[in-house]
Amino acid sequence: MASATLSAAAVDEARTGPHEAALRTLRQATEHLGLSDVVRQAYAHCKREVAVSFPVRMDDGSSRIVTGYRVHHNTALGPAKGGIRFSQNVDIDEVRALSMWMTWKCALLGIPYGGAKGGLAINPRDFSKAELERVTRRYTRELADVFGPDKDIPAPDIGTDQQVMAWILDEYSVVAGHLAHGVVTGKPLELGGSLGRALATSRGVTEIALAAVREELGEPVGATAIVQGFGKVGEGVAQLLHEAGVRVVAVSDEFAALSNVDGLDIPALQLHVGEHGRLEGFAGATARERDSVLFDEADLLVPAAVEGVLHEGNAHLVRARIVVEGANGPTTPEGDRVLGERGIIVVPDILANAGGVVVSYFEWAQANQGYRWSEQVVEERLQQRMLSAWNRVKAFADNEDLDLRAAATVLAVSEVHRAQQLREELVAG
Ligand SMILES: NC(=O)C1=CN([C@@H]2O[C@H](COP(=O)(O)OP(=O)(O)OC[C@H]3O[C@@H](n4cnc5c(N)ncnc54)[C@H](OP(=O)(O)O)[C@@H]3O)[C@@H](O)[C@H]2O)C=CC1
Ligand SMILES: O=C(O)CCC(=O)C(=O)O
Repeated sequence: MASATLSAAAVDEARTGPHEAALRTLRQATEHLGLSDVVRQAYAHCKREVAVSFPVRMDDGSSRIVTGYRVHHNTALGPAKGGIRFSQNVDIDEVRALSMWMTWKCALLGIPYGGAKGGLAINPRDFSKAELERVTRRYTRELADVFGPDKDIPAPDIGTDQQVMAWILDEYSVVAGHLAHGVVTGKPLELGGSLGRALATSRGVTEIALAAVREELGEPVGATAIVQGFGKVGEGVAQLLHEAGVRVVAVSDEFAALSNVDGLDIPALQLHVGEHGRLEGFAGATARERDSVLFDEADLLVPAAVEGVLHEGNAHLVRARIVVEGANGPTTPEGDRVLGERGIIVVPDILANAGGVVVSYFEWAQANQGYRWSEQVVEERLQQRMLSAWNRVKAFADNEDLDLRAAATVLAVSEVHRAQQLREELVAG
């Protein structure tokens, strides 16, 4: 059996930062479009980067210094949009990459937003609810000039949720002097959130995964899937694939992995996670070493956790036929190359996981209209946007002989560049 041990070179490669990965894809896209080096450089840089550092009072009376960021990559198409992540791994390199991917994602889906991302370098598990509230409110105050319904609209990401969005909404509204519903998305329904937002990213990933299976392998009922990550995105993907008749044969979270070749009982697993907060201890499955399930045989592999999990050191072990990126940046450029050479199709993040920002846009539009859409309307409009983006990217990839990531990025960069040129011409030389 192949070994998952990494060579020294592969370990180095696996550490290729997400920003470097984003820059390489950008270079490929600008070269394909014949854009000048000045233009490439314009999109390689972020428009605005804010770093903040502040003390937070802990429940025991001590203080901790917390560091965070908010980055706007490009705002040619509209206000900066993107999630806020609370994770120990947050650094400026990661946030830059994530903000650039937001620019391309919004452009690809035809949403009038630019790209942003933010985060705090904390492990939210180390903080009580009251401490998290103080951290979030202080971060919001530090960025009160940066955020705004027409300027920069945060949303949930790793380690954040609707409650964090509610605190941002409240703190921002206090500073602004009025209730600003449009300043965040992914907020609770009671505060103007949208029906369908909680499952939107997972629903979009599932639509794209089913479309990819239909295109490449045939009818999805009875197909098999592995889902990495069982958080806001991964759990919903497992649920919706299961509901669509796909056998989810393995799942993992930060601490454990579970598999069952006959298909996991996802509703029972959801009840278990609801009760215990983690996958560990679920009875109806085999407990596995966490990352080993990535290399099980399946039709679909959906990495829906963190960056860089598929890389040069392990991509040769993947036995899935289609990888659908629920997470942002789960595949490094070298991992991508290895998967491509092996004929494994990779559906890129900026297409596959765009359902979240699509429904965030619907939420923002509803807040601005002061009128709530039904869940059915939200879901139909989401499905229509996702499938039309999938068809567009697939046709372009086939016509231009590009892989799906290159095709999606070329389409997105050309969209942004057209707007950028109309607003402010970028001249080479
Ligand atoms: N939320 C959204 O709307 C969107 C999210 N995304 C992207 O999707 C990804 C997941 O985000 P989201 O679901 O919101 O985040 P959550 O914090 O809700 O969930 C993250 C999940 O990943 C698990 N995890 C962390 N590290 C690993 C690991 N090494 N192996 C396996 N599982 C791991 C966590 O496990 P544990 O709970 O045990 O720590 C948790 O189950 C991120 O890349 C995010 O940027 C993209 C578009 C929109
Ligand atoms: O819903 C949003 O606005 C942003 C979601 C996000 O951060 C992402 O798509 O990576």
